[in-house]
Amino acid sequence: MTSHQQRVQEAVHFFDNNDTFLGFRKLLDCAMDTQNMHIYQDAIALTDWKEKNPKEIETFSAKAKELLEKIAQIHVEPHKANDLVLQANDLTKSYGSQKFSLGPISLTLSKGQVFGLVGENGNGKTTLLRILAKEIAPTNGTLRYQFSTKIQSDYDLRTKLIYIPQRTDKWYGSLLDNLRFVLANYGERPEEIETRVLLMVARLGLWNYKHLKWSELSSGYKMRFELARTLLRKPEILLLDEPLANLDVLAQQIILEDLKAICNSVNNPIALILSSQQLFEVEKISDKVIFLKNGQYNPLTTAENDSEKPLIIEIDTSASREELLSIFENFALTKLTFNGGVYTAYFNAETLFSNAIVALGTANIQLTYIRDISASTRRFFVN
Ligand SMILES: Nc1ncnc2c1ncn2[C@@H]1O[C@H](COP(=O)(O)OP(=O)(O)OP(=O)(O)O)[C@@H](O)[C@H]1O
Repeated sequence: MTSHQQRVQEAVHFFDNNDTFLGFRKLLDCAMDTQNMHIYQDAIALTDWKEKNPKEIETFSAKAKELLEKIAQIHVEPHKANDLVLQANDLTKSYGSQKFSLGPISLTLSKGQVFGLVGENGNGKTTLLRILAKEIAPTNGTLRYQFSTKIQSDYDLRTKLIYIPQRTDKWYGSLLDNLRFVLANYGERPEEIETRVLLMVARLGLWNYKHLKWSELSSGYKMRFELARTLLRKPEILLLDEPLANLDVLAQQIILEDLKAICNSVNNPIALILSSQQLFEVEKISDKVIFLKNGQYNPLTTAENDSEKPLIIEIDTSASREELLSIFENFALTKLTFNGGVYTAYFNAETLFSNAIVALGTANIQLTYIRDISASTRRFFVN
């Protein structure tokens, strides 16, 4: 089975389990990968039908699965794996007389990879993104890009390497007209412009907003519009500064999942770095988390497996410190801290999370939340 067929299978599976919302977004990803205008038109027609018949879930599911069968028949040539696009060596940056200094930072980024850039306010996230985007020059260090086609002008570079800042400019006219304009300017075949734009609108959840103007969109939808506008130009590196700002938790999760899926396209993968203060959400979808503190870099792979690492658990409970100490009496508990909201318990590396859960469950205390943060970037924030 090819990787394209596997992605199609996943989408079918979501429909089989009645997760139609997610399944449909996966269907649109697979449709997009085909680059086949008949499939695009079918997916657009299905989006329109779904919006007009929101209650007919069974019929919608059947129609979606029928289209997925068609999509699976189309050959999608996979992009070559580990395609390195960016290599940064010993980047540093200082601003005149300011105390702040960034780096040295070295990193390599390949297509399809997602890096999360986390840190509290003023720790250098925007500075790093702007250096990587070639918006500002580093004080020291080197940057190398390797795009699929030769870069002959600044315009070429701005198509392949796209930076979306926290605050974006106002635009005029409708969302749809603005997207049509992007592709018209970009030299896309006129007969394909409408189809490509409408599929992107569908994929980014903008279908019911396509006739709205800038002032009529919420900030979350303005960000989605910026993404649509950017993705139509098929970037190879995408740098997003705080795309989650102003979004509620559910909307954050959805946009992150969407970004991950879009960047993992079978034939057109994108390298993505996004900055955020939402650690849990970002590390869930990141291949690597870059943690910046006072401009200093701490690389962490989320799959990191260090047997020496202590077990660290966050616990939200109405139980007292004494009760918790007594529950963990026979555990190798090295530290128990309270930040006024949640407790953080530190155990030696041999302690199993499952044993801690059993002890808390057996004690029958009120618990609203428990999380193993041993491998999470969050552990750097709780100290
Ligand atoms: N153009 C500039 N001139 C002088 N100092 C700057 C400039 N841009 C940023 N700084 C300083 O560099 C430091 C890092 O800022 P930066 O915006 O990169 O951090 P950040 O992690 O993105 O923060 P935030 O989340 O608040 O945007 C801050 O102390 C900031 O005041």
